[in-house]
Amino acid sequence: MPTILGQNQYGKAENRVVKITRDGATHHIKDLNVSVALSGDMDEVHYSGSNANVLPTDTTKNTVFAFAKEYGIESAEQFGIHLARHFVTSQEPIHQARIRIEEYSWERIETSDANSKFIGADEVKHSFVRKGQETRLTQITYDGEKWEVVSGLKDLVVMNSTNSEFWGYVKDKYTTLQEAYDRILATQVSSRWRFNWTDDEQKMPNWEKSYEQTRKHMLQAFAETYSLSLQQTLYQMGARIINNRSEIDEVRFSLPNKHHFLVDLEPFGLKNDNEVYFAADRPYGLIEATILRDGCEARIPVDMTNL
Ligand SMILES: O=c1[nH]c(=O)c2[nH]c(=O)[nH]c2[nH]1
Repeated sequence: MPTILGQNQYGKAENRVVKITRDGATHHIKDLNVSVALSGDMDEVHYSGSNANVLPTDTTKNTVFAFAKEYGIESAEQFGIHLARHFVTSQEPIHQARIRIEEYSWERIETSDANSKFIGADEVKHSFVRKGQETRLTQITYDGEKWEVVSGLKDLVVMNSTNSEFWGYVKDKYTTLQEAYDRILATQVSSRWRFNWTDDEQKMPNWEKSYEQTRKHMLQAFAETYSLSLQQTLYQMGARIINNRSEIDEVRFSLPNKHHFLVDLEPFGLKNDNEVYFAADRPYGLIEATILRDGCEARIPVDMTNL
């Protein structure tokens, strides 16, 4: 045969599952976008069209919804682990499952004082507003023996309105950038972190707490670093996570530098005293790096946008 089949995988992508847990009148929402990718003994379906080893993608979709009911959704990671284990252990031809999940968070809507007296509560227990902030992400990979859990977030937009400088850089004949001693530093954080948990038998991290704490350390490092470059801030954000979260060995960031340029107001006879900026959307500097626990291997792909 002049051709052979290379890497392949299949499954149902972007299953949008919303699970409401009703604790009396108080409701809880988990809102996920779950993508299933399976691989294993799939040569024949490609070569001859025999579907004997193929669990339909439609079944993988149904499994996502059935598991939401049967096991609930404690965390995206826990849910993904359940699914990955199910596909690999219940189907002989399937050797690896990769589950990717995006999670959208919802916040309770606070009620007005007058109404809370009326309903006897501080907040409505079943009304939510979707958080305009980040999307939480996770990817679970299971080959029947070892687990790899990489979680993260995207679209977390942050800004420091001072405590950022950029100067002392290389200047060649094309350099026009003015040195900045007090600039805005803003970025839209995309980050992935790899857990060192690999084995079913060991104790699993508390996924919900781990996410909250990792996000907190990341944001605190952004706020508390007096920045001489976005690269330095990035490193501090990653180092803070590695130093405080023993369950994480590797963190990767992709940080667009959302440039804010001072507007020249001289033509209008006005002085711009670091007050009025043009927020450019493109082009943007793109600063990317991995921060590792000393002695650990880098496994998060350099181009992590699809992860
Ligand atoms: O924080 C920065 N890092 C750079 O590498 C860079 N390059 C640039 O033009 N502005 C900035 N800012």
